[in-house]
Amino acid sequence: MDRQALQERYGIIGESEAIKQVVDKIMQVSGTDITVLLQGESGVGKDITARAIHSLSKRDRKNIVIVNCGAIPEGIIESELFGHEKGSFTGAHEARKGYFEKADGGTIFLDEIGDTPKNIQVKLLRVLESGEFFRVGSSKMYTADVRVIAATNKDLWELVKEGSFREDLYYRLDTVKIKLPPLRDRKEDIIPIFRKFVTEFSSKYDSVFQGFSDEAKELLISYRWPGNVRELRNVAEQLVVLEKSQFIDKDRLQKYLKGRQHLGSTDNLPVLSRKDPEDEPSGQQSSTDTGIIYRALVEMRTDISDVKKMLAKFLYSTFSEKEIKALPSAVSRNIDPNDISGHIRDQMDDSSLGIRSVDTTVEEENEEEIDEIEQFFADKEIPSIEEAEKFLIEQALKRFDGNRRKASEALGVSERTLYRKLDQYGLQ
Ligand SMILES: Nc1ncnc2c1ncn2[C@@H]1O[C@H](COP(=O)(O)OP(=O)(O)OP(=O)(O)O)[C@@H](O)[C@H]1O
Repeated sequence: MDRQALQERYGIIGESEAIKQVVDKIMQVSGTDITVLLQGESGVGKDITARAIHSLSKRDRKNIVIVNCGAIPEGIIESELFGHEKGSFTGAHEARKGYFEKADGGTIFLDEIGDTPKNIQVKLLRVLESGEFFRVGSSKMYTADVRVIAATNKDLWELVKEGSFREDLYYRLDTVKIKLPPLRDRKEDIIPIFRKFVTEFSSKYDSVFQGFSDEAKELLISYRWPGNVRELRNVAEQLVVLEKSQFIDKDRLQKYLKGRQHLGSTDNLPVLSRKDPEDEPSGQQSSTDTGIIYRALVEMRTDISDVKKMLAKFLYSTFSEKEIKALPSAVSRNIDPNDISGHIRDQMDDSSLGIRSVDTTVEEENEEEIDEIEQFFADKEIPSIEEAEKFLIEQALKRFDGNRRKASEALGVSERTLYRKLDQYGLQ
């Protein structure tokens, strides 16, 4: 199969030198079992590249199992990847295969590998080297014949230097690297990809795209596309649906690009401002509208959760916990943000809190802990008691460098209970 045929078959659009190199590499590696590391920002096409490698390989009659290592809570990632035996932890009513076993004979795609906890990295290294692993709660060794494709949007070497990624695993993954540059660095791909999406969505939504002006085209090319191809796809979909039968000029296009949007502005709330009541009977929303509202809500929820995390991080790095508790009163009195810290301390000096001096330093370690705890609860709205328990035990052990006596004291359980729990959750 030549390059063009491959691109057509897997829907990989692009004429840039970068895309040509990516496609050539796909062709070189797909016939082998070599481990491949895909590197690139979110939305550049790592997922479709992994699928193309799998489909072109002799493993394509078996599964490609896609695992987002960054999205699985730390407490269950081991059992998700390697499976568990019946009774290995509370709630493990049945033995279960992990992703490696499910991918036996096929491919496993480990997305966001840089977010894998360190204790799991060593286990990944073993599977990569020998295909061997243990289910949680079992001393029996399992093997799986799996081809590994990993992906990261981070610089793994930086993570190695920071100490959060194992150097040996880095070298093991670094055999064949496929770099997918951001869209802004391969501008010649923008218009062909945009045209493909517009054609697809026009047929999906039974709409006719009326074309765009030269200025709009220039804007598409000069825009930075922080969300890369995924963002381009979303913009194309919105234009097809919301600007139905409209010629797209620069102003129309600009409304859909990030950077122009501000909280409080309503001109980018697509459905409410644009809906033509004639289109749908009795004011019902069409499935297209519902999709758009849904996406807008999801984006808003993500934004809000990002803001919350940033705020929590800022508060914990700026104020002590006691100060944070006193914050609402400062806010309700409309205190100038620059004076908040002073105001809180004044308040605490002369008031009910009865605290004279407050240590505002927060150790980096604490910050990391806060991050992890926030992440844990952000990943799962409500974790199960077992997951939360396992997570807290891991945190305590980390904090006291594996000293079980200190960890058990901090957790308020006997050392014996802690040992039992460690056994139960398969923790080392
Ligand atoms: N070169 C391309 N041609 C056509 N479509 C593409 C191209 N690159 C990416 N896409 C499409 O863009 C979207 C995002 O791509 P993909 O999911 O592969 O990105 P990713 O790098 O895996 O993102 P993430 O890191 O967030 O998982 C998908 O709909 C994909 O089909």
